Amino acid sequence: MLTANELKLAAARKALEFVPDDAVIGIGTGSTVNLFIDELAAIKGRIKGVVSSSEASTVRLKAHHIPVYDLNTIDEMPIYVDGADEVNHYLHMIKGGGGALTREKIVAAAAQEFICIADESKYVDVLGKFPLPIEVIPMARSYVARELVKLGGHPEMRHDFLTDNGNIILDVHDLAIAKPVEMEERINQLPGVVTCGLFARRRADVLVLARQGGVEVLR
Ligand SMILES: O=C[C@H](O)[C@H](O)[C@H](O)COP(=O)(O)O
Repeated sequence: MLTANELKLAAARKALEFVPDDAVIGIGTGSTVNLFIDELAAIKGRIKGVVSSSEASTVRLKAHHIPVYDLNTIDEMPIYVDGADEVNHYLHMIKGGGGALTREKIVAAAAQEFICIADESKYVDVLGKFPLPIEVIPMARSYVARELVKLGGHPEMRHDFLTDNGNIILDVHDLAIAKPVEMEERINQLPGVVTCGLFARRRADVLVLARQGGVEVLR
């Protein structure tokens, strides 16, 4: 029986097969991505460098002497590799457990292909058991929280936490996310919301899913 960490590592290793030569690739944030960064270090001579989605990933990339580029200097990014907190069968995701959702969404949007790496515990029928993270401008906290209650959720402020952009996170419990694209658009329209952790409009293109029986590649 493989541990969760061993499954994450298996997904990270498999994802190396998607890394093109001589390219700048996008990199997400989190424990699965950390393993991917460590694996990437072994083949860093093959790539030009990386656009990072968080200060935490940047620190790890720099520790491996992998060149980190500013997104504004990059015209083309063939792939973006990131984990997820939940991913459904349509490859819609909940992300932001580590609070990096906004920069992740920006870097993912600039990439041609989103490669999601995950262990089987993340693969769900319906999104929403994992509380949905929402990045909010601090002065809008109460207003946005009241609107989220109207949508049927129970928002909870993430204590002692600010995002890399200096904003707060509301984690929304008990949201029934039957229609992820509509829910993403609805929440993102609320004034004060920077973005929500639903990645449905820009879903994953490929899911590298590590299961006890082996690693599957789903599209
Ligand atoms: O903000 C964090 C990111 O969205 C992560 O991709 C997500 O939380 C998954 O992280 P992990 O690989 O640690 O489960």
